[in-house]
Amino acid sequence: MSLRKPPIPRLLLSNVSCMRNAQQILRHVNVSLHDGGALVLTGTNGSGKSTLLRMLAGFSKPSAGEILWNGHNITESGVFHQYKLQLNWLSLKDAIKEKFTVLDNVQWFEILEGKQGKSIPAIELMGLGRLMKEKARMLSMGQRKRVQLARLLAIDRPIWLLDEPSVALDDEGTRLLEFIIKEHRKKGGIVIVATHLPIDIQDSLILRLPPRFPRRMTLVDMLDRGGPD
Ligand SMILES: Nc1ncnc2c1ncn2[C@@H]1O[C@H](COP(=O)(O)OP(=O)(O)OP(=O)(O)O)[C@@H](O)[C@H]1O
Repeated sequence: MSLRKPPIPRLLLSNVSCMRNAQQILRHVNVSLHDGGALVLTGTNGSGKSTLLRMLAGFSKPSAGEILWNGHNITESGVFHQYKLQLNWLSLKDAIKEKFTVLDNVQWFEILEGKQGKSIPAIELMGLGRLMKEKARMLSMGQRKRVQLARLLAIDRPIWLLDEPSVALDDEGTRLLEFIIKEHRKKGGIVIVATHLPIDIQDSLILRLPPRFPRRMTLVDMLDRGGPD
């Protein structure tokens, strides 16, 4: 009888912990993701969502534990060189050049990838077709977010790391975001999202990071109780 070994997870976080300034930010995080998988990170402000995403992007290293890609530790330089080519990073800093047009802002990234032909359909899908030739400085916050999402599609890398991707998006924009995540996963892509806002990502793992500090009475609590004692 031959027993087939289960496939290695594409991404594995094994007992990942993080210390910053002698403070524990993340403790023993364990997550396993296969192709087509999704992970939603939630938690209060300061609970470590962005910290975890930044470690997944290789911007910083875990203080303990490992992040494995195809079974290899991403902090090893030879591995990281290949791993970083898999990543598509979206953060609140949008890296949009004000003087460039919407099209140039997307196409530039596509050209750097040595790819072509995806920018225009991506911009149109994001509802920015009419603004294609406008300078980015004309854009609203939500439109800028849509440019970032068009970039994700144009660059077309397998692992998406999305920090608060729906901030500034209207309902239609959020539905579009959910749609492109679903389509990306259908192709085997992996999506990891840190968010405070509700987002519909089916069959995703949800990791709620614990608050880092004991909860003190907030202004809202005081108002509920009719004022401070
Ligand atoms: N380089 C650093 N040095 C020291 N502390 C840091 C560093 N980076 C982050 N922190 C601290 O780590 C904690 C987690 O920050 P992080 O940005 O990951 O939280 P978050 O869950 O993304 O929060 P938010 O919901 O507010 O975006 C915070 O208390 C922050 O001050």
